Amino acid sequence: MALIFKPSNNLYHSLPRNSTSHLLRTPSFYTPISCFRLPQSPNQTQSSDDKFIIVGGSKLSGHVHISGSKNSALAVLAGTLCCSGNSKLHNIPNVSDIRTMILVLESLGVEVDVYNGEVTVDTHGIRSLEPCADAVGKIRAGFFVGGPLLARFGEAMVALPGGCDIGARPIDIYVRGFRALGATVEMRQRQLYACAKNGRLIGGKFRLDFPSVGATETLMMAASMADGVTVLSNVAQEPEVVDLAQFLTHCGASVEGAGSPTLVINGRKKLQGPEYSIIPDRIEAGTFMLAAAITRSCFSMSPIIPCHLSAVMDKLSVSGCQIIQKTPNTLEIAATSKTRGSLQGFSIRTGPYPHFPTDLQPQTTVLLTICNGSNIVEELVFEERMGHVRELEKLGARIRVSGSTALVYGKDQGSWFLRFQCCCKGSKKWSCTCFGGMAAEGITEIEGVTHIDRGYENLEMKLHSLGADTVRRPSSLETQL
Ligand SMILES: CC(=O)N[C@H]1[C@@H](OP(=O)(O)OP(=O)(O)OC[C@H]2O[C@@H](n3ccc(=O)[nH]c3=O)[C@H](O)[C@@H]2O)O[C@H](CO)[C@@H](O)[C@@H]1O
Ligand SMILES: C=C(OP(=O)(O)O)C(=O)O
Repeated sequence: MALIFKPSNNLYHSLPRNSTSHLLRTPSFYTPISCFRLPQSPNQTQSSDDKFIIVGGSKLSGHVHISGSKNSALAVLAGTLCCSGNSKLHNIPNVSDIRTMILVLESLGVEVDVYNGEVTVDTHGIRSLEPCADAVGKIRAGFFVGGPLLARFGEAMVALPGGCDIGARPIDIYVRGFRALGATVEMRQRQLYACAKNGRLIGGKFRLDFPSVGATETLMMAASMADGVTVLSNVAQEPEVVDLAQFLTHCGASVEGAGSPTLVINGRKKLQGPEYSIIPDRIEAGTFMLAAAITRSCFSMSPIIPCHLSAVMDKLSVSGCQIIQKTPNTLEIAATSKTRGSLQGFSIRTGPYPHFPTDLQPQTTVLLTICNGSNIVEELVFEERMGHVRELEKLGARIRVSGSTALVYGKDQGSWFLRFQCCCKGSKKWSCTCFGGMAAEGITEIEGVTHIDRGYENLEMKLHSLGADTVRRPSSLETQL
């Protein structure tokens, strides 16, 4: 029987947090263990100069397949470093962040075999504890490998991570966590060097001052191979954290409390590589739900885990979209103007799970420009995640930003997408300008689609299969024109 979602009373509680963070600064000498040459990207057809050309106004219909979770897959790939023997991973999305993570692993001497969404990782040949700094510097998750390397080999030397440019994104919580497990940590030539006394981390108690996803995952992996019991409190409760805990449990680790604010981890000397399947990507699914609403369309999607999307489904229901659960892992979203009239606006405030996900904030901002009313978007996770607003303004949206808060004027307040030849340089990976283009009249060109390729698998092909008039214009073609 199909289930229809009704909005729930999801009140937001303010989060305790110490915002001031710092990096360690202890310069000293260090001879790199190794930094292997990066292999070529497996996907040679995508280039950073490619453009998306979007003809606005199409209605979407049909069904879209949701890929495996990028953020889970990144953490689990780091987790394979804990394991002896092969880890066989299913449902790994083919996105450029994953390809970069594979380069991080390969730079350590790990063998990675990729075939059709399946990735086999063999760590027996690890010959370096220093992942290639170039690769780590491209993604946030590159830094996660520090936890497993330190726990399994007693030492790690990891460059400062990259990732989306949405705030300072320090690593202070990771550093304090490593120290709580008995490691000495210092900065050497802009790399973090961590070393465990006598080669072994020791279980301890540590409270994160903010429930950082990456720090929770990194410390969980480290504690899984420490001597004794570790209690981590105020941890992140995101589904990706739970997925990593399940992966580690499949490896033989003892992790209790995943999905709650406290983790109790009983360290093991040895973990064995398992066969494991990554959860569906809730951010990709949420993005498509918002795309349905933005384009006033109706289509279904699977596989998804509906409870991972409660925060966004609540808001879409308030707005007037109808969300129907067709099967346990299939949802249909209907937002057609015929059945629903105008969509009602709503306000959002991002926060750690189960609050509204920051990774869906820009796409939601687009939706609010075509809803009724003026509505508030508060970004409470990253201090600089309003960069998309400038791009949306180029498309005709009316949005007033003050610090981490945006006042978004809806359609009845003069916000509307009207431009014909809009060129959105440097659009962020979260694709929101793409959806702005779909709601716009006329043609939108989006440059810098490399950011979209980082986190979305074949976004333009998926949109095209739903009926969107969207094409990728390769940079090679651009130069011929
Ligand atoms: C690869 C991956 O999984 N990326 C996700 C992960 O990023 P990531 O793990 O980097 O995000 P965090 O949860 O760590 O960041 C949340 C906040 O904590 C701060 N912070 C974090 C660590 C630290 O040591 N000190 C500190 O102050 C950050 O600057 C930020 O303001 O969670 C974010 C929040 O859901 C998502 O947007 C990212 O898509
Ligand atoms: C912020 C993101 O990724 P990362 O943490 O890898 O920069 C994201 O995927 O939206």
